[in-house]
Amino acid sequence: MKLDVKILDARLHGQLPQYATAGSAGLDLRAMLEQPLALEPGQVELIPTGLAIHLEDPGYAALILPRSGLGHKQGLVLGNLVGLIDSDYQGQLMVSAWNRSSQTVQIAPLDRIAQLVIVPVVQASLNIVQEFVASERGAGGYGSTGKQ
Ligand SMILES: O=c1ccn([C@H]2C[C@H](O)[C@@H](COP(=O)(O)OP(=O)(O)OP(=O)(O)O)O2)c(=O)[nH]1
Ligand SMILES: [Mg+2]
Repeated sequence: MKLDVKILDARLHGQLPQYATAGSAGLDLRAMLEQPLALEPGQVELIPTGLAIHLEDPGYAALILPRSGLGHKQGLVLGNLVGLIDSDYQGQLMVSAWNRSSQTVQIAPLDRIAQLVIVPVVQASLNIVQEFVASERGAGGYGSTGKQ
C-alpha cells in the first residue's frame, strides 16, 4: 500500500523509516531527541518520532510495538504496551518509552527505539441479541481446555 507520510524533523531526510529486509513487518521509528536521554529504571517518557502518517482508510490501523532486542535485552518497552494509531490520526507519531528494567537505558538522538506495523482492521456494527448461537466453547476460558 501507499502511505502518506509527513516528515516533521529535518534530521529524518535521508534517514526515512524503512523495512530492514524484504520480509520485515515493521518500519523502525527513531527517537528524535534534542539530546541523549538516560531513562532510569521505571521511568517513562513520550518521545517524538518526527513523523506523521495518515492511513485514511478505516480498514487499516498502525501499531507501535517494541523492538525485540531492546525490549528483551535492555527492558526498553512501551508505557502503553502497544500504541494504536487510528486511521484518521494526523499528528506526530509518539513513542511512550518505558524502561521496565532495573538498569538505566541510554537513548541517543535518532536511535531506532520502536517499530510501526500496519494492520487491517474490521469495524463492527453491533447487533444486540439476547442469546448467542451455541458454540463448542460457550463461556469456557482461562485454561478451560487444559494444558495438554
Ligand atoms: O503510542 C501511541 C499511541 C497513540 N498515539 C496517537 C495516535 C492515536 O490515533 C492517538 C490516540 O490514541 P488512543 O486512541 O490509543 O488514545 P486515547 O487515550 O483513546 O486518546 P483519544 O481520546 O484521542 O482517542 O494518539 C501515538 O502517537 N502513539
Ligand atoms: Mg482513543
